Amino acid sequence: MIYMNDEEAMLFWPRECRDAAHDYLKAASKMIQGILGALLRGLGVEYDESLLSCYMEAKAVNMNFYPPCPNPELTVGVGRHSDLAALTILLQDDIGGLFVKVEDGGWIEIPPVEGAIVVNVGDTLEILSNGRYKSAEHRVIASSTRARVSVPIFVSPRPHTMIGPLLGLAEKDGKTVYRHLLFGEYMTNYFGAAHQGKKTLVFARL
Ligand SMILES: O=C(O)CCC(=O)C(=O)O
Ligand SMILES: [Fe+2]
Repeated sequence: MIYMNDEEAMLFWPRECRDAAHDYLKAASKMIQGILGALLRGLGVEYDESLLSCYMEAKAVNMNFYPPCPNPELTVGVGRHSDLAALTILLQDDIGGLFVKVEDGGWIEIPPVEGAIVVNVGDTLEILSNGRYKSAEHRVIASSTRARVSVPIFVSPRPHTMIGPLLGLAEKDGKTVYRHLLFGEYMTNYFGAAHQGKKTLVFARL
């Protein structure tokens, strides 16, 4: 469910989950702004505070349902990918099955912890940070016995917003890893290259 404003959400989101999803998104947005703000500040360059809201202006709440699959190895679940967003805040139930790729090339499971959320750096934040924050490559394997539900919130810029390493970062790092481009351009390319891990980022490399 794409969020642009309250009126559109009320008009177009499915009646059955509209109010719960809307309340959750509103409450989570303050926390997401806090996390994204802290990460951007952590880069150690001055930036205009208005950019923070720009980079999380487009929001989406998804609801993923994974039916049980007797032979999980024969199904995709969710193929390996990094998220397009700046940040993803993910609520998962108690089933498990979310895996993240680690540096040696292996996969570790992110076990469900009651009351905890998973925070994923997305490609957009990797680009904004000139490659300092790495987007998390992840995948989901279905359970053979129980259905699973997850509810990610994605926050991204709008398509007309320019993304690229924050001003001053390339000088500080002594190298420019990513170019400046419209988020809409990145998005179009991203959806043309699904489930090939982090190959999507090559498009934004210098
Ligand atoms: O279901 C999950 O835990 C993750 C889903 C996911 O990676 C996505 O929706 O982008
Ligand atoms: Fe994802």
